[in-house]
Amino acid sequence: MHPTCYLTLLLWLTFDSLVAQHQLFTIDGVLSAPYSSNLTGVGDRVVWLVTERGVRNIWTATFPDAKLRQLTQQRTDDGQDLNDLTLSPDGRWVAYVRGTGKNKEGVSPNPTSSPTSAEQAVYVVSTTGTAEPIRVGVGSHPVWSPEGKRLVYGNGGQLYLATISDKIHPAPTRLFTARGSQADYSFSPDGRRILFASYRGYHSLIGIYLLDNQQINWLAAGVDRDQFPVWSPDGRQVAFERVPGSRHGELENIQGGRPFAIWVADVATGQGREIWHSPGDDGGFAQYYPTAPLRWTRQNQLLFFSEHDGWMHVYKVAPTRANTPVDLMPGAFEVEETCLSADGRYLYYASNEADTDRRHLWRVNVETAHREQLTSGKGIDTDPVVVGQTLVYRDAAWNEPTGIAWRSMTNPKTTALFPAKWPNTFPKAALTEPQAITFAAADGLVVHGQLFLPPAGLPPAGLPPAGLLPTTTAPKQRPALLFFHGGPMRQMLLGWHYRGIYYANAYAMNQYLAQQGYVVLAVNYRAGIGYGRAFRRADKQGPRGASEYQDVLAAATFLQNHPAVDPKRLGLWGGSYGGYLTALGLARNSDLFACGVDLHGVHDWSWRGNMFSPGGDWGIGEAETKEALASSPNADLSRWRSPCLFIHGDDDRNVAFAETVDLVQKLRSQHVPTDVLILPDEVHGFLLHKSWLAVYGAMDRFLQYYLPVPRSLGTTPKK
Ligand SMILES: CSCC[C@H](NC=O)C(=O)N[C@@H](CO)C(=O)O
Repeated sequence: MHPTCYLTLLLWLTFDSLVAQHQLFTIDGVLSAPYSSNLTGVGDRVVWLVTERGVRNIWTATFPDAKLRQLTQQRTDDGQDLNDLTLSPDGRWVAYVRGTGKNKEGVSPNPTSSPTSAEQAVYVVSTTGTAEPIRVGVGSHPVWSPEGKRLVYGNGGQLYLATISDKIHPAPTRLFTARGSQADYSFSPDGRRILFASYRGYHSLIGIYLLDNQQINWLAAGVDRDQFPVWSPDGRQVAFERVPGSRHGELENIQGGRPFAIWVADVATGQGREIWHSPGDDGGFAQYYPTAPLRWTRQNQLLFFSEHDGWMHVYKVAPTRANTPVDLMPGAFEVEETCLSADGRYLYYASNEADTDRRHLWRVNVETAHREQLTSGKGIDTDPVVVGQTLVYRDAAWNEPTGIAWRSMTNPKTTALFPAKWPNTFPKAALTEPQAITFAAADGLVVHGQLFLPPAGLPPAGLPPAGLLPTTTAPKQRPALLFFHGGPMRQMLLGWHYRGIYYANAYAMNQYLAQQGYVVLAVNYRAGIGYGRAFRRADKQGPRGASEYQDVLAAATFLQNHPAVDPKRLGLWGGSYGGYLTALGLARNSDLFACGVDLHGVHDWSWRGNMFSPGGDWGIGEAETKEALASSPNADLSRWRSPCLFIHGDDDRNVAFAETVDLVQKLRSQHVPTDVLILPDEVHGFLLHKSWLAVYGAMDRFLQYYLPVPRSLGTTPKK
């Protein structure tokens, strides 16, 4: 062999060993970093939840000293979620919920299949960090009294009251028994009354329970759904949101809209008056998506979320009389989580203004509507909390999962608070920065995506690095994967996702797949958020015509035209709504898509509309059944040829496990190659870290088998 060839071969083998080092980039490693969520604050203190390899613990910090402390000492991946963190007004206690609510059969998730079952219960833990958590009682959504010594929480639709000290004595008591299911509750400023919404089927009422004489007074009772009540600062009035009550046969459509109004009622008389109503059916999402859809500020202004100008914004309106709301942040962008300063003068918020596929923090002066940007750059900054003169927030980047950062309001310098360092197992240096891309669907709609390219230098699959051997053209040789988020009211971003472990892990897996040599495209298809109301409420979406499928096809064309991609080796993957689009692609276009991985997807909208729940959460009625089936993967099974890995927890409360059982049986009967990974007693968003490792491990092996990117020349892992 010519000496040059020997040299080339030597260089290639050296390079291949370097590539092999990338195998140190493991699924376990990319999922090993701590993930911070549930950030909240009071006074000079914040608390948040840290989930690290499934181990969930509560941390706290005080400012301005930024002193950190771990408050709980959980040490195992026990599959029991922690949620609803809330600090007592004096900062001495954190109340939180361990476990997840019961399903229709009255059972809480038990992903470890523990023979002693599982519960959802309220706990408190001292912020001194010196004591064990104290179990308060079965329930959720704890709310503190103004003096910080009492907690109200919900259990089975009724409200309970606990007195909190170093021990729970006397035992919690049911506050009262009322018809319906009580929710949206809060103490009055004087701590002597409980405001709540009573949900009663077609309608809901706003009530006030007087602790002194155990009496319930109802406010402005009508035939509508009154919800999200808030106290005026003096406790003499209540504001709430009113949407029309149900009509016979009316079905919930979480992607639809409904008109809504802002009302104010007088506590003493119970009389109410409308302050404003939306010009159209702009309500629904603006109430259930934000954490605080309605607020009454100390400056005596009502703040509420609405999409009526085409984007999710916060508006202010005076509570005194009918008047026109003022948009606090006019412009073509969306507002997400918010925090109001203690004096009510500033609203802090996360937005994608001027950076569509990221999130940064802003604040707006409620009086003047003057706004200023507080964070910028390549971060994914969300969930602002203001403690004194310090802004604390959740912060991620393209190569860092969500942690906690802070800045002083008098100094723009940002400081990372948690974690102090990333685990050595976390392959930060080997991550690839996703690129923002857009493409047009067949109907002209512009769709955003994030493109993950294998790290520079990683040789194209199975071939020596370009440049070492004379090649006339860079042959298209990489397999590519399209990822679809769930929801669908979601948006994947140019960095680690902030919306729970579910999406943080999805982003991590796309990093892993790129590292393995796949070109990966995360597709922000229509019906998602971030791009305005019209995009989110795109016509004929899902069960009404699957208009999103145009975006699937356009994304495939984008990849097929990419110089690094082998157009005949495209794969699909996604969860839930993303699983639906994965299955739809394989059913309709096995000619385009070589294989797919469907995590707990919906496969028959007509079945979901009839059997999962009335309308299937998408308002699928009798008249929509035919269209719903036609919009489903199950309508095109005769065309399905490509292999698919199906993954589902059999205690899924969001997408019935039956969807996967049915589809796999049907595909098997027509000899389509199917693999399944079933997680007994797991739910929709897998609660155990070990479940995620199993899911992604199975996915990795499946993709390597059907869309091989040889880890080294000539080897293809066995399935
Ligand atoms: C396709 S209908 C149900 C989809 C499901 N929505 C609610 O549970 C879903 O996509 N869930 C998660 C993702 O798992 C979400 O992001 O809401």
